[in-house]
Amino acid sequence: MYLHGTSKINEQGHLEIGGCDTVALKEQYGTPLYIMDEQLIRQRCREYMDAFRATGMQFQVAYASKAFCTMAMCRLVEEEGLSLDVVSDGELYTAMQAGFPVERIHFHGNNKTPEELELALDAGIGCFVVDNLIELHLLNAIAAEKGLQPKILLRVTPGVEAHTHEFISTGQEDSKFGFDIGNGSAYEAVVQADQLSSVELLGLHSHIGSQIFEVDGFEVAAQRVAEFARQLQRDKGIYFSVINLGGGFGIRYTAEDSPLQVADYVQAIANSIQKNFADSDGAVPQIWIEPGRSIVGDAGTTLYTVGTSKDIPGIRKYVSVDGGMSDNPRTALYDAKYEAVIANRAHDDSSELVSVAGKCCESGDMLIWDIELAHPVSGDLLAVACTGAYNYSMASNYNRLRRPAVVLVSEGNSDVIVSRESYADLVGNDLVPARLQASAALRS
Ligand SMILES: Cc1ncc(COP(=O)(O)O)c(C=O)c1O
Ligand SMILES: N[C@@H](CCCC[NH3+])C(=O)O
Repeated sequence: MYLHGTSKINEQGHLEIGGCDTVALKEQYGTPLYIMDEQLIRQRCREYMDAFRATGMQFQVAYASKAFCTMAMCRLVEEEGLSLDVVSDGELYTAMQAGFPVERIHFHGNNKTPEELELALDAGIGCFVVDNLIELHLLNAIAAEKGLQPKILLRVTPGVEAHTHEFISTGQEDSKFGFDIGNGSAYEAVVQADQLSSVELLGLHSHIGSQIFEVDGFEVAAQRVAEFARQLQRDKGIYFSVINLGGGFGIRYTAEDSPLQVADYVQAIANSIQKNFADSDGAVPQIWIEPGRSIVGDAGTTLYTVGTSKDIPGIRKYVSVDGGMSDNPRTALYDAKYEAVIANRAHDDSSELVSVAGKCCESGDMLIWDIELAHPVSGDLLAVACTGAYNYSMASNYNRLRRPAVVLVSEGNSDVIVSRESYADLVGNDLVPARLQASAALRS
């Protein structure tokens, strides 16, 4: 397995992350366990910030909190000077509870409710990324009632298909997100937004997809957005001060993935904005981006305990662990690929081909199809790498499994940043109507 960040194999042959032996982490916190490498998260944040500073342009890097949203993560991102992108009242609430400066938060989403708009307005949100006309007019009306004028970007779909899984690509015309440039709806939205008195139109937003390895998709998106901006400048005298090119920068899950360095993505984006806006009358707009996966993805490792196995001769050997699609649904959803290693013992190169299954009552509950592992046996620890993004944040209680704890590790210290759910948590919101309580009492 590729060793990300501070991960290493120590003298006892155990996997160590952030100076913490994973065998000790299991003893202290149990499994399944999400382990987050603080140093690597900070490093990624700094790579983005430093790369943008080097361009000399005005910018904001907003961490897309959907990838991994907890109060401690919001604190880390705040300390590193990034902004934050949220898509729901829950993410906004988490950030506010963590004391994240609300003026550095951008609110996304294709169906923000009136209550969410109010919550964000009352809190003094930095910017709304408006997705559709219903939202635009609703926001304008609520803001007018409150005597406010929130800053907005309009989300446009530039008609770019990024080379990624179709369920995670969003910049093409047939998408539930945003105003399409090609069919004129983006033009109409800008004209309408410009006439509304209770919103302040800053610019445009485009997000073409996720887990993208090339820069050409971003370059084409920048070019189309710039052409569109020029058209509005020419026709209506409307000038945009912000262009947000979204997130989507890919990471290395397995050897098949070949992401660019953060600095290369940033440089390409900055160049294409500079190049495409060079001939506009106004100043070159600020660039905003929203990376999620590339900030936390490779900083996360999930630790499982191996339980049973089932060998079907000539077909496949299933090795089951104590988690599964409930803590990581990405394999089932996107056919995602992962690398893993036996973390609790030294081993040589001798291995066998197995498939790692979860414990949910679902045939599709697989974490890794076909991986060479060092003869896993019951009680072994299995570490799956690169689970920092869209794992904890997409976890569920399917089969009433309790969501795992999350620990943040750094320089030999480990801190729980999300407690393991308890049985009490599982039934905490359950209510039994009085008539059922009576019959239960009768039976007992
Ligand atoms: C609008 C928007 N911004 C940012 C992101 C973050 O993407 P990623 O985690 O791939 O960087 C997403 C998710 O794809 C998104 O939909
Ligand atoms: N959840 C997806 C990415 C979606 C990004 C949000 N638009 C994943 O795990 O890859």
